Amino acid sequence: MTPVLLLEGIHQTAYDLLNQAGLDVERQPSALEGDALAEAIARTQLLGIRSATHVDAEAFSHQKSLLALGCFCIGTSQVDLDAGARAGIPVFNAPFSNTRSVAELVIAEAVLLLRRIPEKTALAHAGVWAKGAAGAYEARGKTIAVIGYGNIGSQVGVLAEALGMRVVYYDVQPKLPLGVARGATSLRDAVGEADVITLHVPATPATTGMITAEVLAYCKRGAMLINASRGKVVDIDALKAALDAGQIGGAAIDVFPVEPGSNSQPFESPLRGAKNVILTPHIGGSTQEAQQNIGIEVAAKLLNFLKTGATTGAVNFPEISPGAITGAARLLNVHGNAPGALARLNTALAEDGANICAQHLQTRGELGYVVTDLDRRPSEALLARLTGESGFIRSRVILPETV
Ligand SMILES: NC(=O)C1=CN([C@@H]2O[C@H](COP(=O)(O)OP(=O)(O)OC[C@H]3O[C@@H](n4cnc5c(N)ncnc54)[C@H](O)[C@@H]3O)[C@@H](O)[C@H]2O)C=CC1
Ligand SMILES: O=C(O)C(=O)COP(=O)(O)O
Repeated sequence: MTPVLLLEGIHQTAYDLLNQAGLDVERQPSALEGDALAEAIARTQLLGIRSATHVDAEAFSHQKSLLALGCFCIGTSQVDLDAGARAGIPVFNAPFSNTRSVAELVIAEAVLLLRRIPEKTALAHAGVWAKGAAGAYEARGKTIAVIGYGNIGSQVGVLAEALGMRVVYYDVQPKLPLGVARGATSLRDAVGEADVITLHVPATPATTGMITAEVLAYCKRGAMLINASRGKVVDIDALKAALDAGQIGGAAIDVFPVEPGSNSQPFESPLRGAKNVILTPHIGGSTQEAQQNIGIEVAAKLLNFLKTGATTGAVNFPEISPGAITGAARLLNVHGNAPGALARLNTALAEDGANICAQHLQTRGELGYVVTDLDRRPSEALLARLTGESGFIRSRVILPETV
């Protein structure tokens, strides 16, 4: 039975789908790192993670028969995607399943910050009655700057407009503005006119440390900052200083430069105890709806890859959707994308006596992926050749009777 390991409390829906497909599924509530991750990678064929398990090149180097990696979330910056591809391992995610959950949380936080609710609720819990309108504003008529106008950012824009907010966005790609949202030409212009700034960029070298002391200084005095993207996008010490100085009026932070790998580990942040600051434990996408859907979506992608070799939706791999097997066996082959690779594969197949019923090739960067349906099962010698010979990375056979 194919061994599957699901980490970080991946939803029951994923377990059910994989288990019903006859796979041997093990679950763990927390993230793994170091030796524990290396050992897990060495013994599984399908690995499921969320945002807290960092699968870098070193972690991939321990794999022995890992077929695919499922990120049961949107972001994939916790995985060295190139290292995965070099090892012939496709990585899948769920690009829209928790979009709405993040957008709703952000809108709620914008309203709470503008009304200074984090501060008021802390005082009320401490027995202090702080009734008053000082520093409390409606969202209607205020400007929200959306930094990163992708799936989440544009949803936030739509919801913000429904509240009567003005939406300005900044993105490095040209984007279709929804409603009456306006594109800004620079980060500085976007944040400079906003009452609320919300970050929805991926973790990349360009977004690491994007919100510096200098950027915070451009903001309107008293603006609110929301970060539900990735922790390293904001210089957290600079944010603390800007909050202390009143330059930033409040913040809602869901993601942190260093996050605990499980609920049993302590949480440290310079922002703990800061006034008018909402701190949440990376729960932007943590709703029942999102987690159920993510469980189904990513598990289905893993199963489809296992049973047919389909790499549809893979984030690091050539995409092929080959459909049902048409011959006696399907051969999946991953190779270095170089002239003559397909010819060498087909020569090896012919020398093995196999006739090709159907063949699909796709390349992406340095990687080539070929799915070939054959009129006979390839020999062990052929498989050894297609794995060991220079230029070939890995091969796998799927038989129709095992699907
Ligand atoms: N807090 C949470 O639980 C969650 C956090 N996330 C984070 O949110 C991020 C965004 O998610 P989506 O909207 O689905 O991604 P997306 O890929 O649809 O949108 C990201 C946008 O950022 C833009 N962008 C990239 N680099 C930029 C830069 N340097 N400056 C300005 N714009 C830039 C892209 O062009 C794109 O339009 C994810 O990468 C993930 O890190 C996602 C889901 C849940
Ligand atoms: O989907 C994402 O990118 C997230 O950040 C959510 O991560 P999580 O699944 O809650 O660890």
